[in-house]
Amino acid sequence: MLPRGLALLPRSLSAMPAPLMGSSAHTRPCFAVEGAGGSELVYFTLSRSGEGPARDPCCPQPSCFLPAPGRCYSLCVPAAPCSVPAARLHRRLQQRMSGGQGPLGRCRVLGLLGYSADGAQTAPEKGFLIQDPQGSPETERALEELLRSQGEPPPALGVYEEGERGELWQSLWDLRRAGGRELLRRARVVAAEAPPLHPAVPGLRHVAVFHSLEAARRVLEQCTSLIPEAKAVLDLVHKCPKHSKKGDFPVIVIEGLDATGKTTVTQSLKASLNAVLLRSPPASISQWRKTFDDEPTLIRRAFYALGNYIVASEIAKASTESPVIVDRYWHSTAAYAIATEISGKMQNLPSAHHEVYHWPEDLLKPDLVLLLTVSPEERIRRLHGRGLEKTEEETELEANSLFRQKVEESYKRMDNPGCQDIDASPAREEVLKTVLHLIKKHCD
Ligand SMILES: Nc1ncnc2c1ncn2[C@@H]1O[C@H](COP(=O)(O)OP(=O)(O)O)[C@@H](O)[C@H]1O
Ligand SMILES: Nc1ccn([C@H]2C[C@H](O)[C@@H](COP(=O)(O)OP(=O)(O)O)O2)c(=O)n1
Repeated sequence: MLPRGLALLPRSLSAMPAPLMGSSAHTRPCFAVEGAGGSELVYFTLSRSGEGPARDPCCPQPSCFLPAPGRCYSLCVPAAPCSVPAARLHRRLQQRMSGGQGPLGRCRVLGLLGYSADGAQTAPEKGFLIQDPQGSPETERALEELLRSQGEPPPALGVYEEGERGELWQSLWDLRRAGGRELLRRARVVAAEAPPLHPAVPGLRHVAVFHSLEAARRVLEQCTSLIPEAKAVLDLVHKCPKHSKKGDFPVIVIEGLDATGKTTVTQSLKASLNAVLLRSPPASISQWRKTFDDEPTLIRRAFYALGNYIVASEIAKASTESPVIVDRYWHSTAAYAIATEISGKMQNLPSAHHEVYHWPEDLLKPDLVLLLTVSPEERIRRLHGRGLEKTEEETELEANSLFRQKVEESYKRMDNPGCQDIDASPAREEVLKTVLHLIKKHCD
């Protein structure tokens, strides 16, 4: 029997019959599989005519989709831009599939992005490619059950099958009928060229890197009935004066990955400069951090973005009376968001000067931003030496040096104000001396 797989495809993309029927590759819905071949993404599109070479030399070969003798499943969540329900559905499915329970627990779950190749400035629809190495029919049943349990209408279900000549076909099934399924279409799966930009780049400003208070606020406003803490954050934002302005004293931000020495440096600076020390997220919302860290990235990033605006009002006030040191600010929010959304290799990051690296026009600008960097080995030594429990993301950073490199590179590409790189590997006193020297040079 031929190996076969399932795909749940984005309803909005799958509801684009005209482009699918046409021959222009530019208007077809396209998909990117994350993590299938190391740091490379695998791109494919759909052809209803069935045209294409019998065996495609690049993709998608059965080895990528269908682990012989196993089966492969995939699913995408239909999404309106910035849709909180879609983001939460994606997160729920992710948690259920990676929960390690039942037949789905045996599967390898990869990321799947559905996007339109016409260069539309929208975020991709997110999904998963699920490879079941044992090819057990229970996996298919468990997936169907999982989808049907997520409320109406369940996402469409596609089925990949290998054709007689070794080519791949995808059948799209509607699961809306209780207990049954209805075939919506069948299309050939063919290789697609890598788009000029990673599929997540065009939508970054809408779903991850918010460039205005309003954009972040719109996201949390959708959450108030689901997450009570969202209302509390919005209330605090509401109390902040609009367009906080900096006072006459210098405002210096210290950025860097965890354990690069930010706390050590900022506390020393506070003492040396007789400064006020602030941090983002600020104390007033940090008790809700865990709640938002457990939410999908859309909501999580909106929380941190609003935290920056709350800190801005604290900076405005404090900088009328003394120098202000800030431990993390907007650059952290943006750099982590970019590195999380942009899968694959370093070259997938938006290039330097891309608008995503620009400072938000409505956010109080610091005078100087210093980026502490240490070698990965030294950073791990410090993490372990500190003996603190690591956050989920930090554990990922340790496991995934590529991700860490992307965070650091994103920091370095930030514009106006840019981050000034500081080697924070030397002894504490040495690092402090360098930092004080730079501050003096900049502020004199
Ligand atoms: N220059 C340094 N040399 C050696 N250890 C350092 C240095 N700076 C900080 N550390 C230690 O590294 C760990 C992480 O530093 P910390 O300031 O907490 O980093 P962050 O705030 O960036 O997470 C702490 O145990 C700290 O004492
Ligand atoms: N201003 C900020 C501060 C942190 N974040 C996010 C980015 C990462 O997901 C985490 C990093 O915070 P973490 O707790 O690991 O860092 P520190 O302990 O403060 O060094 O928080 C943010 O988005 N914006």
